[in-house]
Amino acid sequence: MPLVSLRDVAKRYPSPQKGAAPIAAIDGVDLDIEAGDVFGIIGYSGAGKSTLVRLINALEPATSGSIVVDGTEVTTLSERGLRDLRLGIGMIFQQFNLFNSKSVRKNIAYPLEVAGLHRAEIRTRVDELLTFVGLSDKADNYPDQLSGGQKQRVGIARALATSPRILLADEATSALDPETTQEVLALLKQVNRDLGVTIVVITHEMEVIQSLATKLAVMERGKVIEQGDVFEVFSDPQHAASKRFVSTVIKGVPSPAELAVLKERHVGRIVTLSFRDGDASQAGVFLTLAQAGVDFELVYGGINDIQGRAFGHLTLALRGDDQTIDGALTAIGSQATVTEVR
Ligand SMILES: Nc1ncnc2c1ncn2[C@@H]1O[C@H](COP(=O)(O)OP(=O)(O)OP(=O)(O)O)[C@@H](O)[C@H]1O
Repeated sequence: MPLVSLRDVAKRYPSPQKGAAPIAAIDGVDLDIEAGDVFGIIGYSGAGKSTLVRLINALEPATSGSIVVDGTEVTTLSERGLRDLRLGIGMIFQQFNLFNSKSVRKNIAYPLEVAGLHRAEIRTRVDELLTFVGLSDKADNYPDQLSGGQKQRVGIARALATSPRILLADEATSALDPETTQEVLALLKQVNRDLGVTIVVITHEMEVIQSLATKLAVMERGKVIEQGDVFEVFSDPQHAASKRFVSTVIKGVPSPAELAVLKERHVGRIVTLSFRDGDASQAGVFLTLAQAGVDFELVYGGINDIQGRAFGHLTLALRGDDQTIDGALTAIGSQATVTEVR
């Protein structure tokens, strides 16, 4: 059974304009997040990502549909049940949301104090968490004395204090520079791998999905328009918006403008071949072309690695008679996806 399961979930807000139709922030979403996943949710601003997170941790009620978290139907929970549910879900935020008047130790201790643990237990647990996030030497510092990356480490320690099964990260690295982002992502990977915590990452940055997530859902206007394994979606995105996101991180796919330039600059038919690991070898493709007597030139390309699996896109200019080229492309078509620029 998935750890988080949404079925036909909708969330509508009243429109600010009197008499206008309500805003469908979430519109018929089905989503399954398995225990142990690092599940990325990507979409442009206003797509509904933050609303989805607020529904999963029941900070707001859904308008309709079913939301099951860790075996419990969230939409019918009492206040007491909601409090218990939220104890099992940690959250980290873009702006860290730390208490500036409390020390690092006190910030991390806060959820444990709320949960009513004894002082000695709290001390032991906080020490453990400080070691885990690598901030033991900063225990008595205040948030203002920390870098952005250190603040987010405190945020992560605080979110993990009550040993939640799920960690929701809402744009958790968006306020950090690229190097610090990588450090925080590495820590989140450790949280997933070493502590077995399921992580839901909300982001508008494809780099975050690429380096952290194992699954992803792409959102647009309140709907999930595509979801699946990160490798599958990155190597063969189906929807226009997914293609745009993927193109921000994936090497080797020429943009329409670049294709126009290639077509002008090179004689012959311009064809992009897309491979995934196991599908085909480049050598096999080149051999097929050579054996058919098609003259070819590599004009654009790149190989990508997603979690140890490779896929690539090669754009070739092909010269020869059309029938011979068509025959060679049909043969290659069984090993790679062939897209021709007309
Ligand atoms: N409390 C609210 N009242 C009215 N409309 C809301 C409310 N919260 C969100 N919305 C609307 O719902 C839609 C989705 O918003 P949401 O914040 O979930 O998107 P998002 O993908 O998280 O965007 P961002 O990355 O900018 O935060 C938007 O049109 C937004 O204006």
